[in-house]
Amino acid sequence: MDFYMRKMIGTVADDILDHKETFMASFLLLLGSAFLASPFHGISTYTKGRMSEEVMLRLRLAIGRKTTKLRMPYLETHDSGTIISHLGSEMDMLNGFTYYGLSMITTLFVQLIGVTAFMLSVDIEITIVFISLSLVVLPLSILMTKQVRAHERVFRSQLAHSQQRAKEGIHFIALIKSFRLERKVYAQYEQAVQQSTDAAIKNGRTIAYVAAAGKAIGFIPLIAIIALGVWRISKGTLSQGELLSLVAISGGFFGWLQDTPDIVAYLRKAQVACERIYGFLSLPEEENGSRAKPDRDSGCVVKLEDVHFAYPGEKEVLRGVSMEIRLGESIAIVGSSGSGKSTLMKLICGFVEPGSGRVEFMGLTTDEWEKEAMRRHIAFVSQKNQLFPGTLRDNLLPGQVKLEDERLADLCREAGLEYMLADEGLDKHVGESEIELSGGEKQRITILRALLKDAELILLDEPTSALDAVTEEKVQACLQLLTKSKTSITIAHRMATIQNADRIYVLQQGQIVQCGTHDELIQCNGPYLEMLKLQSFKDRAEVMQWS
Ligand SMILES: Nc1ncnc2c1ncn2[C@@H]1O[C@H](COP(=O)(O)OP(=O)(O)OP(=O)(O)O)[C@@H](O)[C@H]1O
Repeated sequence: MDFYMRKMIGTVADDILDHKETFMASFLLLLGSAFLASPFHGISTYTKGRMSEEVMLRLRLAIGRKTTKLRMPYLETHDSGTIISHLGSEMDMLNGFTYYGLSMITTLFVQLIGVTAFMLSVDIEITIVFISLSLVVLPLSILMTKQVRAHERVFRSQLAHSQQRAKEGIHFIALIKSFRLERKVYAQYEQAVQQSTDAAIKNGRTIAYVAAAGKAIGFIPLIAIIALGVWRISKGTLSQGELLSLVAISGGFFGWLQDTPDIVAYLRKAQVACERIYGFLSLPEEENGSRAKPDRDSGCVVKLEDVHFAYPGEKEVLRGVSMEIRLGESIAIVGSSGSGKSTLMKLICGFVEPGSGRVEFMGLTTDEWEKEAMRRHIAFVSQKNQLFPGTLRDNLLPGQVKLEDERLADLCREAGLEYMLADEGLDKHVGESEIELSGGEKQRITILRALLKDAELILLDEPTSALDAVTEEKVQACLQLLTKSKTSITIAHRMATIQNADRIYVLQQGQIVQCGTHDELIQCNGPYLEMLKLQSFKDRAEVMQWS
């Protein structure tokens, strides 16, 4: 419709110049085509917006889903700034691309076909010259934008880096203030932001050169049409109206041609955003088996056979670990710092897979399990004591477990959390601003949450490390009561908390060096006794210091 309208401009001009009677009809056709073209612009704008939002929605969901499926070692060792950047600035860039970029590409082909067809209907020779020159100019413009992609890559990674710096600044603010590092941290942030800005400016400069050059070379086909057209008019083989039509028809495409470098530069930037998002979406996911039900006949809750494990690029953390934990047993793991205790827990939860050997949970190896189904049977209290944003109730019952408020409040009291119920009760917000709660309070909430999950296996990674002696005793009693009928594995530094365990494993430099009950282990002159002596010496020293 648009090209037809442009062609009619020349026809009307010729009708006026030649005093033709068809002038009125041509003029009405011109107006009619202009009028009819307008709804298509509306439809086009709506379709572009709709398509762009749909694509964005799918990408956002894919990124969100991916984040929940990534392997734990990746999440532990990669900065969240990169993920935030995927969800933020890179998505914004892609939003622009899906709105403008994709329509630009489709428009190019539609326009090229339209221009060719309508120009051919006016004059074959000039059309061939125009299209041939355009096809030379187009790849030239695209070539000029090559550098943009490299600069954009630098800019994107610098931006992710600066976002990570900002996040760290907020997260570790108390630490930063206590060490008076505000200036240093700000200087690092400033440097990261400056570097990303420099990269963006450098890229902007390249795009500006390219745009200016594009404007200049984009004029070539138009100048050629006009020159050739005027010459043909002088020869009497082309009318003025026909030249006007040709210039008008090519006008739509000509504007596009001039802007091509700008547009291609923009597409190259979007390409970098796509590459980064695609790279993230292609990251390996947590391995998942197909089995969703335990093999109840196995009798063992956890079984490890000659397990070796190393984090990517690191030396071995676990070396030939074997253990069998039966239903209802209460197991303790002790060992020096860095000996691999938490890593052992991660293996049992299926957060990491062994390099060699077998890790079995309820009769199936962790890679046979469908991980979500497997973790339904495990409650894990990690060292970090993380709370979800939300109320005390949300934090205690985050999953499918339902419990009446009264019973929940009773359990809170048993766990020494009664004062938390004072004003708002279970509606008290505990997770949004975790600094409001002490480490001990968070620890008690996370322990109670794990116990309420009603899982067969309870994993406790130093569950009472943040508690004072009195509260520890209370929580310990509560823990023993609540884990009585369950299988539990506890990592503890304080020997007092594990003396009643059915079996204690002593881990040293990734190997199990001793195994037995407390009474058995203190009979041998081994590392367990050493640790016990050291601790009682430390405890005594502490008491002396206080007295
Ligand atoms: N995600 C990781 N990537 C690389 N190395 C890791 C990772 N997590 C732990 N490690 C390393 O593995 C070793 C064992 O760590 P682990 O946390 O299992 O020890 P631990 O016995 O629980 O120590 P602690 O008692 O101090 O908590 C340590 O040297 C640690 O630095």
